Amino acid sequence: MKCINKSDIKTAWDFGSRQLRDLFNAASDGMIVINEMGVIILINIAAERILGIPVQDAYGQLARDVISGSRLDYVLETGIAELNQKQMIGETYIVTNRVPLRDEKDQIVGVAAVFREFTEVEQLTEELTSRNEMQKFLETIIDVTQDAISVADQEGKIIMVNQAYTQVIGMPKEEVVGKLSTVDIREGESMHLQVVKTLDAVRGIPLRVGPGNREVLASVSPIIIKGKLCGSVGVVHDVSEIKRLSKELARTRMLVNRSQPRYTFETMVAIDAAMSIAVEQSRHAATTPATILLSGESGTGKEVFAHSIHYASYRSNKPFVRVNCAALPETLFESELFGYEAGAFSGALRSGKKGLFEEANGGTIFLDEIGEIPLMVQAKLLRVLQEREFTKVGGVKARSIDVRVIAATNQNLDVAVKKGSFREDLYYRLNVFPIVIPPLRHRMADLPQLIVHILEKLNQEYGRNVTAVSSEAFAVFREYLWPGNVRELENVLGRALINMQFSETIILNRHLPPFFREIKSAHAMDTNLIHNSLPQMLEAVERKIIEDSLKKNNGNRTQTALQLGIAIRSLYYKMEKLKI
Ligand SMILES: Nc1ncnc2c1ncn2[C@@H]1O[C@H](COP(=O)(O)OP(=O)(O)OP(=O)(O)O)[C@@H](O)[C@H]1O
Repeated sequence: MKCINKSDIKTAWDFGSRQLRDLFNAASDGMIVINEMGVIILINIAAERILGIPVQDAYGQLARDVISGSRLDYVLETGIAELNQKQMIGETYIVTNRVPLRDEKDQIVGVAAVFREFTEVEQLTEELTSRNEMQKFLETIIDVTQDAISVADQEGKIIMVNQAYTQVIGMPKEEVVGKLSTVDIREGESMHLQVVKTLDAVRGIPLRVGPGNREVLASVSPIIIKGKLCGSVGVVHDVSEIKRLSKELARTRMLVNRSQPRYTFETMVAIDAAMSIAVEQSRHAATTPATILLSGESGTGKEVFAHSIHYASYRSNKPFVRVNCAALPETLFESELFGYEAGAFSGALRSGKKGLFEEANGGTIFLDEIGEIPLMVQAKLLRVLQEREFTKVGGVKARSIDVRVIAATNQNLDVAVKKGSFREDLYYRLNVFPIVIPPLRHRMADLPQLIVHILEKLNQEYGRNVTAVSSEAFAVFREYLWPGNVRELENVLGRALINMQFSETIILNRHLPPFFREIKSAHAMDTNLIHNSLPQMLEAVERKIIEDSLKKNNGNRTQTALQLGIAIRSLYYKMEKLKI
């Protein structure tokens, strides 16, 4: 340290009054002034406190010797003020202004620094601002990802969801953020709540969410920072989308690997006498080349029959092509079924396109929901059935084809013929070998075996080990009229699985979906109804269930649809149909 004789140095106090000194010392900001040689000539008490340098020791010392990292000399040299600078002095973080002092001739005669500690509050404010920026940054990233993400705090309250998430659940952000994570769950348990309790991540848990009762698989992990639980982050996958894709994949596989049967008579459940008749007829029909018309309510297993017939026929090594006539847009019907020639219409492929009949050549084509086929296409189909030939769209050349047609319908085609929406000649051509598949309520002897069969399938799908239905729950199954047949049975069992803990293996009453549990009381209705036709009885039951639920929910339709486990659109449709 360079020693300067203190008596040679004039401190600022030598130029000012005692009052001026008191004033400086009363200031809460630290103040230091150096002269043109870099020697400290003023240092107040606040500076002593902030920098931890005793005032008396500092006077007469070179600033750079006393204050490590001081930039006062630099300002002295450059004459450029430094304002609002953050700086570490020893262990202290300060914000400082350094300004050169000039005399009347504009010569630099010293530098003054005024500084204060950069307090925790200020640091926090600064951190918070950058944290907010970081949060915005992360939110933007999360928002553009396709995965549906939700983040909850350590109490299981939702603090962030992205756009994909709101789309899957069908609820706006505002209805979810800030609420407990059970807010969007319709069936199943909140995995956020479970994970913040157990701290164990979970994967692929089936749940139903949002007003549309969407089926999703949820995976949630705890967020642990420095050993402390901060919350949890979850991703949900829309199962309906996964199901659609796997169906699509299965269809593609079927087309590629045509000898792989999905359903056969051997795996089909058919214990009930009503069902055995249909199976016997089908086994027989399989051995003939005849066109087959399967009729039965929706979900009775028409596709199961069509597959089984195909795989029991001599065509089993050839393609099986399913066409859902209700799903094909009217404008594309003809070209999808029969294909088109090159340049048949604008937007057509240059090479032309094979139709589904050609795809099925040598095998079987399954025309599901045949009642939906447009009249214009019906004439062309009739020609295939009669002449075994067809013409592509935009073509003139007749092509011969060898395809067995299995058609299916859940409508009464007699009525459609009378109404004029279905050609009579086509109806007779299709109706060569009619097979009626009984609805589930008429083959209750199949129920136990069907439950076992479906549970095996669901256990595999969901990685569960549910083995049976309790006798109490089974009684509800038996009483129910099953308007949706085997597909509905699958749906009810699937939803029961969602409501079960992993350790539970038996389906109890409380696991059943709410609409289903209440069915018992709905059935205890007017016994006079039994004298009506089946559709009338079904309508009456449906009306009663909807009316009761509406009453219970004070006419709130969204709530009613939720309780009944149907989409709101479907509720409106039913109310209109049933004139409620
Ligand atoms: N006898 C059965 N044995 C085992 N599973 C069956 C049986 N019948 C139907 N199923 C199951 O029920 C569901 C519905 O069957 P399917 O799709 O064949 O019905 P569908 O009558 O063709 O329905 P839709 O008229 O709505 O097209 C399928 O998942 C199928 O696996």
